[in-house]
Amino acid sequence: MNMMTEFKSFVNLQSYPVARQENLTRMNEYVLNMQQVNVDSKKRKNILSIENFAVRPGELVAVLGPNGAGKSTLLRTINLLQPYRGQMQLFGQDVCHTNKTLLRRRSALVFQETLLLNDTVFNNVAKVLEFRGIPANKIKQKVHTALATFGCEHLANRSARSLSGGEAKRVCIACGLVADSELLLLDEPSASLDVGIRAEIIEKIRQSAQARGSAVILVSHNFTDILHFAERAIALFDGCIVQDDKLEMLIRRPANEQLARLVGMDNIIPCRVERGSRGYFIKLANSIEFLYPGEVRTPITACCLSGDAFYIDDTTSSVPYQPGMVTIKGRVERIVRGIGIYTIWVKVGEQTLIARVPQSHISGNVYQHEIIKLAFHPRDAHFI
Ligand SMILES: Nc1ncnc2c1ncn2[C@@H]1O[C@H](COP(=O)(O)OP(=O)(O)OP(=O)(O)O)[C@@H](O)[C@H]1O
Repeated sequence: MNMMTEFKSFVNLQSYPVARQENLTRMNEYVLNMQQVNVDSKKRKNILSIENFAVRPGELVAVLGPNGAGKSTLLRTINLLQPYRGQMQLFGQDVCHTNKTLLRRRSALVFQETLLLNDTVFNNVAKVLEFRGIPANKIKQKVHTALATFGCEHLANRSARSLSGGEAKRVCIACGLVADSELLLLDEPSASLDVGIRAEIIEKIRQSAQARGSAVILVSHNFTDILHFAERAIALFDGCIVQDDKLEMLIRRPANEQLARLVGMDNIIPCRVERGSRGYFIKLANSIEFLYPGEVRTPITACCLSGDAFYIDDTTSSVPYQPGMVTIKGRVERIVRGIGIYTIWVKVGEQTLIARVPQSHISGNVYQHEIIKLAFHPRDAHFI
């Protein structure tokens, strides 16, 4: 694709006037509905293999996955830039039987790479609106508002080619959001932005989308972005959705070990399970055993424990002992005293466990090389 073709894809456009919104998405309809969608390349089958993925108007959905999982391919497919097999409806209409240009004009894709024309920053953003047939007298105001929102109004008269990576990225985000699209597809929007400004830009995207009722699908490797942005997340591995749930569930109850690592699960402890008369008996690799009163899907290979599942078990602890708690003895390897939270690395047998304990739960002090007891409740364990 040459630069202009990519730019046109970017803003989803052609020089059409804005269509009457006869097909306005009703509140309970999906803006996107994919069923059995597959993408192949010449060399590889099933780069993408989506059984079912639907997004409602105004939903903020994050896409997580390792490099090469198919995240960008998913966004390109939704933006109708990628040939696919299967069924897809956009804004309640079957893509196969609808004018694709009209459908694509209702969404916007901000690419991972910064794609700008060799023109001024103002003209780059204005073109998005011109291509959509927005009246000229409204364009100036809208462009300035979009540039100001993303902190780049002072760049309006600069050549897009002269921008730094971070400045260009912010202009691309302004281009993506200027047209008030019903569906925003954002591929790594915070990449190349200063750490200090990332959260602010992500929050502005969220606020803009919510003010307009736009649905957003956000791809990001930055987990902080995702935490601040989305309520729902999907995890993509090898082109397949392995989990589609509330973000908190992906973090607390990841579907597999790779995802547990991706979401930063503190402790992934190899384990095996044996069924006894009173329930499931969990045997962790470091010879800790406990009874799990609930259902455990077998086979399982690991027990996930978030660092905040642990308590420090000592007589002076402000956290009362609860029946059924499991206690583990270990030696403190390292402590990081953060703001309000202590992160403590505790060596237990061959395993090092990470506990994140509120400072207020520690009445005395915890020292390196000290033997301490960690306690957790089995209900906070997750098995994969
Ligand atoms: N046109 C193509 N031809 C062949 N392989 C492709 C093509 N496009 C993508 N792929 C392959 O498909 C897989 C998914 O690529 P994609 O860019 O969607 O991954 P991603 O999850 O966005 O990765 P990243 O996190 O690294 O950006 C990769 O293995 C990639 O090499």
